[in-house]
Amino acid sequence: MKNLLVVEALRKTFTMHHFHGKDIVGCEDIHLSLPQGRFIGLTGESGAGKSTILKCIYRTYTPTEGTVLFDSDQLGPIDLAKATDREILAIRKREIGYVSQFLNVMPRVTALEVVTDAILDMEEGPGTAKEKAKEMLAYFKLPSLLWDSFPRTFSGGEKLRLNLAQAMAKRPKLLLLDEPTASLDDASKQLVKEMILLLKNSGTSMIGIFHDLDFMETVADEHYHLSHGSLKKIANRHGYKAELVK
Ligand SMILES: Nc1ncnc2c1ncn2[C@@H]1O[C@H](COP(=O)(O)OP(=O)(O)OP(=O)(O)O)[C@@H](O)[C@H]1O
Repeated sequence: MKNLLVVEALRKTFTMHHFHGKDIVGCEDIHLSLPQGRFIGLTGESGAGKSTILKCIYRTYTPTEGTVLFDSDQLGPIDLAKATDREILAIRKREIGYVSQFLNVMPRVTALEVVTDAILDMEEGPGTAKEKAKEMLAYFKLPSLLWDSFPRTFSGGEKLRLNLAQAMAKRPKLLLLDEPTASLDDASKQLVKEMILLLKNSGTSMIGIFHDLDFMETVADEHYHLSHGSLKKIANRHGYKAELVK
């Protein structure tokens, strides 16, 4: 099966300028490959570097070392670690989605506009985009009273549901999910699960960080565990086996 994403020898360090230039290691020696249409579940102790890996792939963080090879429709095979900001923006707009509990939207843009704009990036017409955005917000049960409000004051669960609606409405090639069920009730978790499976069936590849292992097992094809600086592939759909991925 063709790989959509191959991460090799990824390392991210943060220099603490206010602390005598000391370096903090976010993640190091990370190797993983994601075949097209597959879902990798990522677990590990707090602070092990899970979010840092996703942020390096999305290029919120610029990797310190290593390669992040992505098979882009627009730009061909490209190393996201070294891509220009312009290339990253083009890829984020059309091909890679990112979901977390934290919202990163422009001030004074309503929830409905956030999702509509995301769909417009995929070059849908304005009328269709707005209708699709409403469908997604309704799907994730964001109360319609909030659709014309500014998301800054939303609760954690509301922000997460808006992020899910925004990222999933685009049906990206690659979706990065940082705790996509944190602070959601069981009914909302079920909606997230069904949408993940729907996107997976239509070809979206995903990497998701989970603390809820039961949920993860219902959606992930492979399970990687990050511990003491190494990433281990510990399970797949056809049975558990331990394998050091290096
Ligand atoms: N922007 C940053 N500046 C400095 N240090 C950072 C930054 N981002 C992450 N780190 C550090 O990198 C390490 C890995 O953090 P990361 O958030 O990736 O862990 P995690 O496995 O996702 O943890 P959790 O499960 O608690 O969310 C931590 O020691 C963290 O303090």
